[in-house]
Amino acid sequence: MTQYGVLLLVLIFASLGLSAFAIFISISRYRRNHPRASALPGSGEDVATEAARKVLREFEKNGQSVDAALVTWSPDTLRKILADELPDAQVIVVSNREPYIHNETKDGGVELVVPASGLVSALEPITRACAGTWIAYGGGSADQTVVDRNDRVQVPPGHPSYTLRRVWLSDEEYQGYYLGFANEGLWPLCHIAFTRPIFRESDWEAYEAVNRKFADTVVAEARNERPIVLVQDYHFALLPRMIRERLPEAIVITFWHIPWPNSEVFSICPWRERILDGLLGSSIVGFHTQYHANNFTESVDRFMESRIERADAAISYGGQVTLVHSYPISIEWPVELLKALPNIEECRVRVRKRFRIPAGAKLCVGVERLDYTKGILDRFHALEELFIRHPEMVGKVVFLQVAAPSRGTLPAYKQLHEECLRCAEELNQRYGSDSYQPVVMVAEHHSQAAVYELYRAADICLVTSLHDGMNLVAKEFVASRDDEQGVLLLSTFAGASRELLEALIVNPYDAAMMSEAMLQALTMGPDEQRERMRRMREIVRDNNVYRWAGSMLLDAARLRKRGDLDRVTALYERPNAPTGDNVVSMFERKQAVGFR
Ligand SMILES: O=P(O)(O)OC[C@H]1O[C@H](O[C@H]2O[C@H](CO)[C@@H](O)[C@H](O)[C@H]2O)[C@H](O)[C@@H](O)[C@@H]1O
Ligand SMILES: O=c1ccn([C@@H]2O[C@H](COP(=O)(O)OP(=O)(O)O)[C@@H](O)[C@H]2O)c(=O)[nH]1
Repeated sequence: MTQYGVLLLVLIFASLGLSAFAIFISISRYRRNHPRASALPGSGEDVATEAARKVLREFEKNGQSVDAALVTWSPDTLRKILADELPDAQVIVVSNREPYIHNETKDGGVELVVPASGLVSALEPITRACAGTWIAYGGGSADQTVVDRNDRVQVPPGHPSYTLRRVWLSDEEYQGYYLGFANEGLWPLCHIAFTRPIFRESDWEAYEAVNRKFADTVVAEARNERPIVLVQDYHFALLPRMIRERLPEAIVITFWHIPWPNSEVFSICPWRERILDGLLGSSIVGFHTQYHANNFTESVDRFMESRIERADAAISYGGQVTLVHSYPISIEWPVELLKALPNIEECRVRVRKRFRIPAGAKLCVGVERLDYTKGILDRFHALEELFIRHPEMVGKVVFLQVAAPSRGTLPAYKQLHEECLRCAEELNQRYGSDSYQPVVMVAEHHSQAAVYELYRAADICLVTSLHDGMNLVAKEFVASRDDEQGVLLLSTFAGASRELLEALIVNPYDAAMMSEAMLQALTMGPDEQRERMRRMREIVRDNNVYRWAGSMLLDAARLRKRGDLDRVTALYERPNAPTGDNVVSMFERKQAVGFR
């Protein structure tokens, strides 16, 4: 072979090698950017039902790629899953908090308030997409005046797309069930934020009575024997069992929005077995993280006579199977909301003017309910630590804390409010001047548009919960930043930290660490901000709230079909079945119940 021949061979091999390397890099990058492109949401490949594949094929038919379908879970995806996999099923959502509150105004009119609640932010678009019925406590001062004679009102106002069915509670019921058992007992128990849980017999009785009242309402609203009931949160641990007893064919999907503690902590609750028994009336019990799902399973294992199939994430108890899974909740990608807001620069100018932020000072924001689990005081301590360790930062940062009033009649919340005001005042006295206030505390409810304007004006968003199921503020901040700028400081104890890995992850109990993270955020260059923000935006956009709900519905459809199949099989295989019946093949039986 000539010299040129050898050279040619070397060149061919080199280019083949380079191509292989390039393909390898592209695949790795694709996998990194599309972590679940090959699997369906929820419980991984095992829920890759034919149903889901069909939904995806439909997207392909419409000219969209499978990849686009996976990242574009939308209202249409939900409607399709319902139509194809759970036909004729009525969706009923049950929560304590209602999505729209009607209040009387001073001049005798009625104003509409969307409450500060991650549960509402997440469930509202889902109920709209499913055209369902939402049953909730009617706590607004004008709530009774706008309902029809069946206590129903069509919402959202102006674009009615679902029914809000209000349930009325007496002051005693509200005090015992909501303020007492739910918020003085279960809330601190599950969050382990070092506020002692209080368990009173009278609160438990009210809790049970109110759960029964909601069960009556679910039964009254159900159009047939087989609704899909989406039970929300720790206010209704007994409700799934109560529904199961009266509507045995219902699909009951219970979502626990807050953490579930380990079994030792859970054992503090005097009614622990009743709570577990109640929840195990569900077809599915969902949590934000696998860790909380595992804690729940361990609690069942310790306190209940049950069989646990860990590989299938299934618990058999009292002749019924309950799936226990993690389904990380999310938000609707805010396309419409952002269209209605000014651009980033204008938001910055408006917010800085409104709160008199001096030029040259960076703006940190915190947005939440005034709740002791959110770590608001810990933020103040971290700011002070920053000023002590880096005195040159005094004058260069303002911290704006929006804290919507919440559960304000409870002593723990009143005390927190006073402490926050005192702490903010002390910091302002110590480090402020006539032209500079390092802390601005606004203890008022803000609308979603106002909240998003703040996110868009911020240089840094602080989410420093001591413990939080998910925390949607973190996801909303990321979604609001179409300029790909801004830094998120995120507590490792918020469920969101499992997904938003490019945030600066902090331990809110460690003031020194938090102050250094604040410094890092305050001095981070635009390129690094963009790189981190871009990745977090992909995650939130791809794992939107329709994916959360769609995953649960697909799992529910699978369960229903399996249940139906068991029933059909039992029918065919009963000992005295007519000759010939039991030769019907499994294939035909599956077809009969809709398995494809
Ligand atoms: O209804 P409130 O008593 O005023 O409280 C508001 C909501 O707080 C809790 O939200 C939780 O759900 C969010 C969405 O899943 C999650 O991101 C957050 O971590 C949780 O704290 C509560 O669980 C809801 O029931 C309340 O409506
Ligand atoms: O004044 C406020 C403060 C908060 N929020 C909203 O309340 C929700 C809080 O949800 P998150 O999951 O962070 O916590 P939760 O309050 O549910 O525990 C988010 O959608 C915020 O945008 C609001 O609408 N107005």
